[in-house]
This record gives sequence, C-alpha cells and structure tokens, in this order.
Amino acid sequence: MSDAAMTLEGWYALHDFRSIDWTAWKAADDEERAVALDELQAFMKEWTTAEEAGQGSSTVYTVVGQKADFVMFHLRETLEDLKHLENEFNKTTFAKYTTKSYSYVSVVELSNYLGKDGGDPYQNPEIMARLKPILPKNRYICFYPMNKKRDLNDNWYMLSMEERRGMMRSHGMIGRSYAGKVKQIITGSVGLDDWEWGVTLFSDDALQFKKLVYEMRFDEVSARYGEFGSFYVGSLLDEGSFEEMLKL
Ligand code: VOV
Repeated sequence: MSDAAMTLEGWYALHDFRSIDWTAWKAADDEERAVALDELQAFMKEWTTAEEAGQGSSTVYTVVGQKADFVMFHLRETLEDLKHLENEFNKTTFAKYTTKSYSYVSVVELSNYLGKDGGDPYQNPEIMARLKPILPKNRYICFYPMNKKRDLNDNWYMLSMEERRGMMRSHGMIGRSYAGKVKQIITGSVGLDDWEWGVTLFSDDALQFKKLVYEMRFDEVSARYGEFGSFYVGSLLDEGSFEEMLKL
C-alpha cells in the first residue's frame, strides 16, 4: 500500500447554490419584497458577527449562466454550524423566492506534499490562517469539484509518495506563478460529498481562472489524473448589489 498523504483540516465549508424564482418574486407585493430584503440583510449581517468572533467566514457571489443565480460560501467550525446557516437561510422570507440548485460540503485542507516538518502545525499562525481563512473580497469566484483518477493504468492512489510529491511540486510551481492574480482555497471532501476536492478560486480578473486552469491541464497531475465536475463562475455581491440585482 502506498503512504497516504497527511492532511491538515480547518473550517468546514458549504457552497450553497440557489436560483431565484423570478416569477414568484415579481408576483410578490412591495411590502412582502421589502420584508424579504430586510431579512436577507439581517441574515448577511450575522456573517460579519461570526467573522469578527473568529468563528468562520462567509461570502456571496452571483453565478453566471443557468446552473444557479447565486452561491453563498460559508466556512464554520462544525457541520452543525453549516446546517444551522442553511436552515436560517431557508427560514427567511427571501428563501421562499429561491430554489435549491446545488450544494457542496467539504473541509479546508492542506496536505503534507510540500510542507516542512517541525512543530505542531496547528500552532503555526501561517498555517492556521490558511486552514481558517477570512474569505477574500475579490471581484470573481470560480468553483468546481474534482477527483484524482483511480483507473487501472492511471491510479493516483497507487503511486508512491515520491511520485505524487514530484507532481505536486510542479503543480505548486504553476500555482505560485499566479501569486497576486488568483487565490485558491482547496477543500477536501472524501467521505463528505460526491467528489474528492472542491476548488474555489478568487480573482479580480475572471480571465485568470481560464489561464490558470488551462495551464494546469498540461501539467501531469491534472493532465493525467484530474477529473473535473461542473464549473461555477460569478461576481461578488454585497448587500447593495444583492438588492440591486433583485430590484424590479
Ligand atoms: C492559485 C494557485 C494554486 C497554488 C499556489 C496551488 C498550490 C498547491 C500546493 C502547494 C498543494 C499541495 C499542498 C497543499 O496545500 O495541500 C496543492 C494541493 C492541491 N491543489 Fe493546488 N494550487 C493552486 C491552484 C489549484 C487549482 C486551480 C487546482 C485545480 C486543478 C486543475 O487542474 O484545475 C488545484 C487543485 C489542488 C488539489 C486538488 C490539491 C490537493 C491534492 C492532494 O492530492 O492532496 N490547485 N496546491
């Protein structure tokens, strides 16, 4: 048996994709819509409280195309906290005007492929900042789930640690060349959801997603072992732009 990579875990993650029922939203009267917007704002204010208390981080982005209309991305200490957030949203009046499109459950993950030994990583402030990150406010998000292949000839999980480490080094080098342009949060989901990882990218220039993902397609770990799910891309919403999007 090959050595399993050691992983460090941080906050649990929920990507909660919703679509707007425009017919119902347009049929609602002004008062009902005002209540829905107030409750939505109150719900989003709680995110700031959680973030200030160091208990998690949340953000919301539009989703362009017909897979969903927006995605709420939550990071919290426990799965119960995530379920609570999901329920709290479902209880809002605004939720009545939305339908569920997709969701993804995972946990922020770092592996030891390129890590340095020494010390308790959970006491290392740099590592903790990556395991429990405050979500950036970049203009664009890109999310997709992925697997590493387990085919007869191309089975990531049958490779030696050294072989995998070599490929991850090359992966990391491509990633690093996008420093300042793209930030990544890798969340592990083996045993938690349908794919093995969630890839969430943030950038102020959506074209950088295309450039980075394309460049990685030529890199062995992606070219040979990567399997990818659906891509979701969109732009940052705040209370103001959310309200603007819903204005009739
Ligand atoms: C934005 C840039 C960027 C950078 C700097 C970066 C670097 C790194 C490093 C250094 C490491 C290894 C240590 C760790 O941190 O775990 C990883 C790990 C990982 N990555 Fe990555 N990655 C990036 C970006 C990046 C992208 C765009 C993708 C999607 C791949 C593609 O083809 O679409 C990805 C995937 C992953 C995955 C699934 C893992 C876990 C693999 C495992 O088997 O455990 N990643 N990644």
